[in-house]
Amino acid sequence: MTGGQSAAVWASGLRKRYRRQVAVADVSLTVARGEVLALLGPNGAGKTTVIKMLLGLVRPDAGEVMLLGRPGRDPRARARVGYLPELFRYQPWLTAAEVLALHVRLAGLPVPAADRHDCLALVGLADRAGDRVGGFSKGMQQRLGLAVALVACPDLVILDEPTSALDPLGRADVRDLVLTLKERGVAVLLNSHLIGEVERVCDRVVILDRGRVAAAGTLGELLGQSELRLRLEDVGPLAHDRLAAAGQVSHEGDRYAVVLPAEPKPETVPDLVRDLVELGVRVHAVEPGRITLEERLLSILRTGKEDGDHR
Ligand SMILES: Nc1ncnc2c1ncn2[C@@H]1O[C@H](COP(=O)(O)OP(=O)(O)OP(=O)(O)O)[C@@H](O)[C@H]1O
Repeated sequence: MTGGQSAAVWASGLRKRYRRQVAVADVSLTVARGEVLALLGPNGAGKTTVIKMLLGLVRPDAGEVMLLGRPGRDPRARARVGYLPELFRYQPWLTAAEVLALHVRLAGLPVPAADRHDCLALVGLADRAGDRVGGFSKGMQQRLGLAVALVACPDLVILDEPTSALDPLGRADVRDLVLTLKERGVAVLLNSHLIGEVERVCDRVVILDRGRVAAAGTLGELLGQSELRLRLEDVGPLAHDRLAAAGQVSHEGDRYAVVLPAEPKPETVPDLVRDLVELGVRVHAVEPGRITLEERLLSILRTGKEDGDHR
């Protein structure tokens, strides 16, 4: 077995058609153990269908899935996977604690009551454990869904739009939660339209468009070079040379931009600022700028559209 196939997720050549509608034309992807991978793409790109095929909830027309080094349909693999579906609904007559207990029982997993309570606390529902889910707001139900996905300490968590119902604080909580999972070595596959949040937590991105992988890579690979924006006064020839030594320089009046390599060394910017000050430059502002993931996503999707729709 290759290293790829023992990854958290290894999927090759996935296809799915609904009558005349091709939902997924050809998708291969890998999520390494402990990696956070984001699935991005416009509405209808096939993200949820890919996720459902990974989980065996939709039968692919073609393709192969391995989860945690086992065939995707192997119950031993599925037992180690946590899933938050895009459309979640829990039994309104049960309390939050009962919903968790039910899922643990259905999965046949021995999770003690104290651990289940810790899990509710992790998603901010500790004080609502005894309340009926029917009285929960949508955001609280989504938090409960996260608890259901996490309760059995999975090695892989698949979250389909985990913050769609959450307020800004809730979104920040989920961001922290994903980072906590990553620290614990849990692999996370995240489908979200909230690109700013994706950018903060993910290691790698796969962009789907019309059922195919339009681009994939680390943020560094996808976003390329970074840019340093400065507002400077009294820039003499020596200072200009110093800026040019850091990267390609352009300026308009007192506003300068220096194109830095994709992953600049940590000392690059402080050293530059120190040298500029020593050369008599007055430094008013220094801000790192970089093309955002959103800008990159839009440019990839627009280029794809220009290439024509061949379906
Ligand atoms: N059960 C189904 N029956 C028929 N068509 C379907 C079904 N599920 C998905 N599709 C179609 O497959 C395509 C991909 O849908 P999918 O839900 O995977 O997209 P998505 O990228 O998750 O979209 P969104 O961001 O809007 O959630 C769409 O054209 C959709 O209409």
